[in-house]
Amino acid sequence: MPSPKAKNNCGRSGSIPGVTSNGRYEFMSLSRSPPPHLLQRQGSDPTSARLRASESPTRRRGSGSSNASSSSATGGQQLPEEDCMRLNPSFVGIALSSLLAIDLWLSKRLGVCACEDSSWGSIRPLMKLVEISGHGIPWLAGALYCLYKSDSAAGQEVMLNLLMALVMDLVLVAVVKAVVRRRRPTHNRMDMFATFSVDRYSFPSGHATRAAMCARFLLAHLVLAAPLRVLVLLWAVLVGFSRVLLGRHNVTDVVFGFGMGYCQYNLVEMLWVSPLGLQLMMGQMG
Ligand SMILES: CC(C)=CCC/C(C)=C/COP(=O)(O)O
Repeated sequence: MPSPKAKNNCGRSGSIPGVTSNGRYEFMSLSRSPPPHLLQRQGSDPTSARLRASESPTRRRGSGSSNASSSSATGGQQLPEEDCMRLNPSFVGIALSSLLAIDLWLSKRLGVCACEDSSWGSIRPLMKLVEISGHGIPWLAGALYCLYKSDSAAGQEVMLNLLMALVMDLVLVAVVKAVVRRRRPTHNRMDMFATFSVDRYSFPSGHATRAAMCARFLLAHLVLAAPLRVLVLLWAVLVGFSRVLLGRHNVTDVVFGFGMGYCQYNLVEMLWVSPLGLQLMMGQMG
């Protein structure tokens, strides 16, 4: 016997059963209006009227009176295969809510440097140093400085592309934050320096996207010695961890941020500006 929730989902997500004039069940799509004979029956049939009255307000608001006939018609019977497959979204929903609940719980437990009197509050200054190492301003300033100081065409090319990658990262993160609008954890103290207004939102972590993208950039173009490559990777991981320990982000913000930063580097490679391309661009502008 399907659970009330399952029946509800089946009804909401597609076809709804009704009883035809010859007494057989028929299915119709929610996107189409029910035939008039069914509308009339829903209004007059005392059983379906009783079921409608016992519906929860949410269900009544969400799916209209047609769901009442869904409950009465399926009652105890096996649902057609097509409708059973539509139960899946509710499981996906439950899985997602569980993941979010675990995320909130874990992030709160890991926010051990969220303030000075937290359990690991003594290492908060160290974590804030790590935070600064992944902040946009030192990275933009560093790339600009190296671009200015570089005397080889190859060096200038790499620095110019790093600069563009950093700007693109800021824009993409701002767009996703503005769309998703997930609030920062309640235990976060908003004492970060130089933030944009979208930085009151936490999904995804801008530090994590930058750390992942810059780490890939450094490994591909600048850092060749094996011990330094390990250090770059450790730094990126530490930046991610520090976001959760400081209470700035939930775990999922950082995990998504790492994934997004990793993919952003692919975009940087695709849009790579070569000296020739730059000359052509300059020529077209001049
Ligand atoms: C002002 C500039 C150039 C960058 C802002 C960098 C910043 C504060 C990002 C927020 O990072 P999280 O999303 O990880 O908290």
